[in-house]
Amino acid sequence: MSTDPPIVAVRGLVNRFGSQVVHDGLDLDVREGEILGVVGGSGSGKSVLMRSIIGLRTPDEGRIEVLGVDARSTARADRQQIERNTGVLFQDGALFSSLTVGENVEVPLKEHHSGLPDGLRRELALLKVKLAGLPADAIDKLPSQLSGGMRKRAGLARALALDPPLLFLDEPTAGLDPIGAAAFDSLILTLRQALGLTVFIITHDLDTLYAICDRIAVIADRRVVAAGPIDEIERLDHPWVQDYFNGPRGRAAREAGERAAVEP
Ligand SMILES: Nc1ncnc2c1ncn2[C@@H]1O[C@H](COP(=O)(O)OP(=O)(O)OP(=O)(O)O)[C@@H](O)[C@H]1O
Repeated sequence: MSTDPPIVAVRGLVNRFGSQVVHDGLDLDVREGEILGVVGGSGSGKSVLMRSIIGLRTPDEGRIEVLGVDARSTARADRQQIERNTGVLFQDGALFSSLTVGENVEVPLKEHHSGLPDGLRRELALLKVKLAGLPADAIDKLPSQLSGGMRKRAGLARALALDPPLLFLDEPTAGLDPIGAAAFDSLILTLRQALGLTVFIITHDLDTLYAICDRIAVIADRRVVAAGPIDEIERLDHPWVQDYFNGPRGRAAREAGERAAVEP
């Protein structure tokens, strides 16, 4: 087992909205180099957890460290350190609709590397567009001119703009057809391999969990009730886990995963 310190460590996280308690003493580690799938019922607090880790929400209690930096710190140097080292793909892509794909990818480059000459910045943007599996001519298109799958890839290109070691993906395959979703999953695997990324994925997609995740963290009852490899998680004696993994969709995804594992 790895003894390296986790790349993200969450301890005793508490998040409340008025009288609603979303997290109550939640602990989670994200290990360097892994693809961690985060699952849980609708409204269980997956997105609030991600927002707390990347500093978009200040939790009510608890400690979060991202690459050794206190995620609750408001010091400019700490914020920059976290922003430069994390890429985020939001559920809806969160692209600026009036900017082309290339201009979208250039936004973080302008913000964090303001001294880059225009030509070089555009070249870097093109590199990220291609890395995300888009054709080169997508760089001059507006988000509205792209398909849903291409918009996800454009969001991914922007998330990769600063070469972050840590990538957060919120429901990356939601809304994609099964072929598009499988292609996106294999892109994530390839990028992890090629760039040595650590990936935190919120997903409802059982195929993604079986195909690419090293470990799964289950959020239920306001905490992470279990985190481990999928074969451990699917045996967990918890009602939500049993419904999710051992219902008809879970069985189908498991069988597909087993078939993929034996096929050359
Ligand atoms: N800004 C907010 N103000 C009030 N309540 C909020 C806010 N953000 C989230 N919540 C509540 O916190 C709970 C957890 O929300 P969250 O978006 O993290 O769920 P989720 O697990 O990501 O759900 P889903 O799978 O449906 O996307 C929900 O009940 C939601 O209504």
